[in-house]
Amino acid sequence: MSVHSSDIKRVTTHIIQEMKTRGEKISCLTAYDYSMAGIVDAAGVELILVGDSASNVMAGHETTLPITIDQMIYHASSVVRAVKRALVVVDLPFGSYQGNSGEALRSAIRIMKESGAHAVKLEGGLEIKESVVRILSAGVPVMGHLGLTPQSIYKFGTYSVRAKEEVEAKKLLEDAKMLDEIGCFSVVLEKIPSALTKLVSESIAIPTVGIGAGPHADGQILVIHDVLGINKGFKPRFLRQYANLNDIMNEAITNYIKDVKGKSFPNEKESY
Ligand SMILES: Nc1nc(=O)c2c([nH]1)NC[C@@H]1CN(c3ccc(C(=O)N[C@@H](CCC(=O)O)C(=O)O)cc3)CN21
Ligand SMILES: CC(C)C(=O)C(=O)O
Ligand SMILES: [Mg+2]
Repeated sequence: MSVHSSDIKRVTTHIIQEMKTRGEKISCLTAYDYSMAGIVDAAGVELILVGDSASNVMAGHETTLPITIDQMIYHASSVVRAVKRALVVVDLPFGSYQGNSGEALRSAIRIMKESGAHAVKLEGGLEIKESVVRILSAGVPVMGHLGLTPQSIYKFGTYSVRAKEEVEAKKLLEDAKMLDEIGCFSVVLEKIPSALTKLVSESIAIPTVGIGAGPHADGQILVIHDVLGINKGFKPRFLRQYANLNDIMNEAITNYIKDVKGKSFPNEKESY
């Protein structure tokens, strides 16, 4: 009998890693609230990320920088209450770990203790090695994040493809190897050339999870609101939109307004 991830009651970091060994791709999506997380979990993704993209998607900020650790805990605890099966990973927000490894550990512990999530994600390589080591020492699973790291957008100025040049590609590969060696359970690769994703994925034991990183990553992740077509503005070429909920929601709300104005809602059956 072959083992498939759909047979599993609760996804662990161990199972995520084992999927790479078995060659089963890891499906991941974001969620930021109870209602959406319940839907995403019931559909059967292995991993749900409470991303700091909540800063864009939920709060309307231009970047991920403004979201606070308290706001991340609010989103994460809501997601955790809905999720029965998926592994729940939470982004450490900008400013909650870059100062020093003590600050990083305190932030990770707050997120784990106050949200009930299963793991944290941090952006960066060698620069944050000490912090990652310290969080791992506390028994908290860590997911890395390399390539396009939106928390350092002002260092780069654009959301263009990363690591196209030899020097950056070499650093990214070294960072990925380092994250593997120190004990991260997986690593996100964002917006990098497909060939580099292939090289990195073949060079490390832990699974890579790609977004705009091509087909060779061991798993894929997208922002749920992008996948469902809820926010119309964001359409980078790596995005495949699986529904047009914006139009469906607009039609439903338009019909509701029409019924209220036309006095057909509520009718007798809908009244007491
Ligand atoms: N809704 C949403 N989806 C995401 O995937 C996402 C967020 N928000 N917020 C945080 C980060 C930021 N991410 C981004 C942001 C922009 C591009 C991007 O490709 N932008 C332009 C190209 C910019 C350029 O080339 O200079 C595009 O083509 O849309 C990709 C990932 C991914 N994350
Ligand atoms: C896009 C994913 C990887 C992320 O970090 C986020 O949603 O914040
Ligand atoms: Mg993020």
